[in-house]
Amino acid sequence: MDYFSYRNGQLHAEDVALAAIAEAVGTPFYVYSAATLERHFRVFSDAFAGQPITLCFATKTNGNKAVLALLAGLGAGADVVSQGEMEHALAAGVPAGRIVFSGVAKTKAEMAAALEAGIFQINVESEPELEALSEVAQALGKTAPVALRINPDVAAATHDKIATGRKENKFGIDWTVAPAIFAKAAGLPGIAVKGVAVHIGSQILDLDPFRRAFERLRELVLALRADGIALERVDLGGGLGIPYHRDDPASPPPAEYAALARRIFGDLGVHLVAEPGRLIAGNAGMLVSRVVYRKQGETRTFLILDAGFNDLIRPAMYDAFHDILPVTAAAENAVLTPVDVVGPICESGDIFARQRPLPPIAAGDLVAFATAGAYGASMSSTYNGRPLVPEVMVSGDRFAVVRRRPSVAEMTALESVPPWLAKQA
Ligand SMILES: Cc1ncc(COP(=O)(O)O)c(C=O)c1O
Ligand SMILES: N[C@@H](CCCC[NH3+])C(=O)O
Repeated sequence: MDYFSYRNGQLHAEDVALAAIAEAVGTPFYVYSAATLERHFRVFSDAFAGQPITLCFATKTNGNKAVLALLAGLGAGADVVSQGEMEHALAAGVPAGRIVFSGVAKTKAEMAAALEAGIFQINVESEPELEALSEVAQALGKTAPVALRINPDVAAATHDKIATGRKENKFGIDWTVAPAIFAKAAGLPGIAVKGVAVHIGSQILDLDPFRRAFERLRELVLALRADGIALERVDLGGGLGIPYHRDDPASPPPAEYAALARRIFGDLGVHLVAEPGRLIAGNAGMLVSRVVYRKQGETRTFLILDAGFNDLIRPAMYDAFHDILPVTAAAENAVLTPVDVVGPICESGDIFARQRPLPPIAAGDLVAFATAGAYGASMSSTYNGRPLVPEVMVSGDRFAVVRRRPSVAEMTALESVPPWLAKQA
């Protein structure tokens, strides 16, 4: 469920017309619905009611401070993958005690920062990382609360670039060698082995791969307990998918996902951690853009937008589908014509949709990309000298700019030319 709908022929986020936001902040911009974020988070947390659990929103999905603050206010923690994300989450008000640090390449500096901040858990993904963390913790006189991320060798039906649980992927410790690494971890100074973690990939619409991965984790927990290593936490990772296209299957209901986790881990008496991202934020955001030109090519019609793949890279990177909606509703009897929807970037890959049947849309009109709240703004760049676009939060009939558009002067001021480089012409 989301809170984007047409009213009086105008697309709204909650009670605010997108056209009014465009008027105020210019285009392109991202817009988020606070009510949608809240509802999605509550549905997920309600599904686990009664179960000791830390719900860590994956901040790579949408790291906007207002988004993180809203979720933190509902009790969310954060799954972070860099010192930058960690400091940003702390600045947004996420308590350190609800932060999990994931990622394959944590540097010693990042480990030290995580230990100084006193976060809930560091998810270690390899033996060398474990050794490095032990060294850093000892040097600081601290003990690192650790989960080992296991690679369960489970293939999930998703895009190849975002499947992370197969043995050929760089993530996690192979489940076959995990007992030995746990035994080593248990004996390392500065390391407190708290649990086991997994994350098999993203945009997964079927619960079965989760079941297979969780069952592997359960076997591991039991085997380790038999060896005297008592794990008290299981981190389920993220990965629940959402429908982008009307023909996509619905998201697996969080209640069924929670029931699966309870069925597999319920009798172990463990504290669970979950790291949902897309499920919370995906349908809570749209990217709004203006048509700059409608161009008639020899074989195609192009709708050329003021948003490009630097603003929303998912179509170019994963051939992802995003619904494209006219902000002013089309007439009921409007004829749909196939058009190529493209951006301004100087690459042919800057294309959002090929031969998409759309109602009449002219230069100057606004369009909205649906389901852009996850991996939209967070993956954007300034390629082609394009400043990152504003982000706007709507709640009821209010809206606020929660990330302003930097000026080109600010971008230019970040760079400098050393005097010894500049030549006299
Ligand atoms: C370790 C980890 N946790 C959580 C997530 C969030 O995944 P999703 O947005 O699919 O829920 C990701 C991204 O896939 C991840 O790499
Ligand atoms: N960026 C990907 C998801 C990656 C998940 C990262 N662990 C997407 O847009 O679908």
